[in-house]
Amino acid sequence: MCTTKASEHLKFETLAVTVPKPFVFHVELNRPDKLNALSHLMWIEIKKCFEALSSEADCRVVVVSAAGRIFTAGLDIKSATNTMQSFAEANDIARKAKILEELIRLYQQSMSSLEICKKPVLTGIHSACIGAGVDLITSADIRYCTNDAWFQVKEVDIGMAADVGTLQRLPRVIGSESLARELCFTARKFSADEAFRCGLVSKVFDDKESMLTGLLKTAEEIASKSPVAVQGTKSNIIYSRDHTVQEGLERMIIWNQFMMQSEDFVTALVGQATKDDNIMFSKL
Ligand SMILES: CC/C=C\C=C\CC(=O)SCCNC(=O)CCNC(=O)[C@H](O)C(C)(C)COP(=O)(O)OP(=O)(O)OC[C@H]1O[C@@H](n2cnc3c(N)ncnc32)[C@H](O)[C@@H]1OP(=O)(O)O
Repeated sequence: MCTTKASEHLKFETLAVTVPKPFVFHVELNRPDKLNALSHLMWIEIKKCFEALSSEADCRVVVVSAAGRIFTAGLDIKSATNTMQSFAEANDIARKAKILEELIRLYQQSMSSLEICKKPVLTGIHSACIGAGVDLITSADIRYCTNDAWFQVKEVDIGMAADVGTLQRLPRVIGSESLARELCFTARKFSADEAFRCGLVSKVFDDKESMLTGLLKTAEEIASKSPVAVQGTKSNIIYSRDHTVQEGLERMIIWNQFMMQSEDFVTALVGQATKDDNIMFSKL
């Protein structure tokens, strides 16, 4: 694979960003010695990374995977203890609450940055995906995993209600309130097979290598399409999830009043009519 390094503004301590294919960016969770547990810096860097990729014209699709033996062990418990130092030092409930409010908001923004990113985000999960890992992947557009993957909405086991996305997104992603609530109340581990059957992941691979190949194949296919069409599709799928059918339809009219005037519409239409597989689209 001919991978190139991403530019300077996409250099991070906890993430490795590369460009394995034209218009395809690969973000790797990169704290393998800490089992990719999310430290305070990692929460911040995830937000910065996806905000940057959202407006990066050379990026049309993002693939997320993880280095090392597991996808992620969730919240870095040691780092969280240090981050909570100022909380421990505040001696008033209002001051303590303000510290927690700002922290939770920042961590929510970090997880939501995958969903807010204009480009489709594809995730590949191998081995364990625990706690905050489920928040992260449910904010993505497409999820694949290896057959040794397992998942756990672990938060109740550490005495808290999940607060950065899982409770809001998991029921919608799997389409079963009953199963989502069971997984969230019990914190039981569930397998790749169950994740596939309930729709949390859409493909299961024998190993990490074949999963990455599969992710890149899908990413390349998406990257070959009109970025106007793909980004418009992502924006409107998410809008429609959170609104009535009629509100979604009304937004589509406004959206396509403008976007069907784009050069991409004519280029794609002519490409389809002439069976030309090599049509190119300008950067967006
Ligand atoms: C505002 C709040 C926002 C978000 C909140 C999110 C909540 C969560 O994410 S809840 C989930 C928290 N995570 C966990 O409870 C996982 C704990 N870890 C494990 O269960 C296991 O380590 C394992 C991931 C299943 C892997 O097991 P194993 O292969 O046996 O390795 P270990 O020997 O247990 O661990 C190796 C090494 O990693 C350290 N480590 C593991 N998990 C974490 C973690 N979450 N945070 C920090 N460090 C972690 C572990 O301590 C070991 O370190 P050594 O220095 O080698 O001892």
